[in-house]
Amino acid sequence: MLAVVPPPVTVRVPSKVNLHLSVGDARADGFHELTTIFQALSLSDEVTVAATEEPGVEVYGEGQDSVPTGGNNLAWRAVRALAARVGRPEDELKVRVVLRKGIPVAGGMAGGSADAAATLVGLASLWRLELTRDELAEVGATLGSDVPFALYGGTALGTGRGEQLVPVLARHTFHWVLAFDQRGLSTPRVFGELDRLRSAGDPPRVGSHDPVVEALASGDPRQLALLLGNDLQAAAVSLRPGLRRTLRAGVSAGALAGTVSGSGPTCAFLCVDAESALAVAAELSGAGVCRTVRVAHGPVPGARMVGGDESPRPVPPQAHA
Ligand SMILES: C[C@@](CO)(OP(=O)(O)O)[C@H](O)COP(=O)(O)OP(=O)(O)OC[C@H]1O[C@@H](n2ccc(N)nc2=O)[C@H](O)[C@@H]1O
Ligand SMILES: Nc1ncnc2c1ncn2[C@@H]1O[C@H](COP(=O)(O)OP(=O)(O)O)[C@@H](O)[C@H]1O
Repeated sequence: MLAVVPPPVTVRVPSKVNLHLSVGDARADGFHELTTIFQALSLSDEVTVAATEEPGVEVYGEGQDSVPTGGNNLAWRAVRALAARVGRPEDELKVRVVLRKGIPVAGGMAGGSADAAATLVGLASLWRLELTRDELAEVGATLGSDVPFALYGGTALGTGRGEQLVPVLARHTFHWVLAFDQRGLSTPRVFGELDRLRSAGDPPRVGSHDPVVEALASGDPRQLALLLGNDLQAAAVSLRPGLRRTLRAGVSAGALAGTVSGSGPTCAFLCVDAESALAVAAELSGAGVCRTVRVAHGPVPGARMVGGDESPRPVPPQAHA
């Protein structure tokens, strides 16, 4: 009799930008209370999970050399967390995870969280688990604050440490230009810098998120552009002063407004339409203020399988000896 090995599963998963990010005080567990509005963007990673006799993680693409391939990789942590959730023993984790990265590493666009979310979706299919997206999000929240959002995508209001989500209506598609910096920024370091700036003075804070919700419902990028705001921006700029120049250059190139995404250092520029985004991207890439420029649109759906219409392929028994 032939053993049946399930075919590999490939999942595409979006990046995110924070349209609004209000940071409260540090909690006893070291996390800060957040109110944020996430939007999932078409800039994405692709993650393939496959049954194998040689478990591990492979990384290709954007920033591949700065992504760990061992037990610290968020995708591998997702494998272990899902196995624990469904009671699979650790020594039976015969899974290979291949990451094709388009999302900048340590860029404030939740690339590691995206890979964890994609791995959960891919493995749930590979192992034929009957878990809902809400159940996967519960597992995901133990891995990182941004993982649940990468599972749902769209546009959402996040509270708590960003893991408690409510969908937000966004009419039409918004068009973005993303400026990647030379190097990443560490998220805990940026939160620490904000604490330091706040203890030394009182940096301005973003207001209520209500007007942002209204602008999203109107679908008018000009209205939304006036409201982009991020409490972490001052901290990211304090650690990486060159970002000031990048933000100015995007607006000079014709964007409606720019913001640091999450903890940075990626800068996200909102444009009036797709054509304008291409023109802004072309001008910004010649301005010498960043490493790479990409265009993207949002909102897009969360982690979802691509292809996946193959049926399980039989393999000779010795492959599983
Ligand atoms: C800042 C945000 C905004 O969306 O995005 P990124 O810039 O990382 O993409 C997120 O809150 C990041 O989420 P994520 O990258 O998943 O962070 P986690 O792994 O949960 O936390 C990493 C570290 O960041 C700090 N942290 C994170 C979230 C939070 N609400 N308060 C914090 O103080 C803590 O020091 C924590 O140990
Ligand atoms: N699959 C992964 N992809 C990217 N980074 C990862 C991954 N797994 C672990 N990391 C680590 O997580 C850190 C944060 O990466 P990332 O999620 O891309 O950034 P951010 O938190 O700024 O959105 C990186 O510096 C890297 O060392």
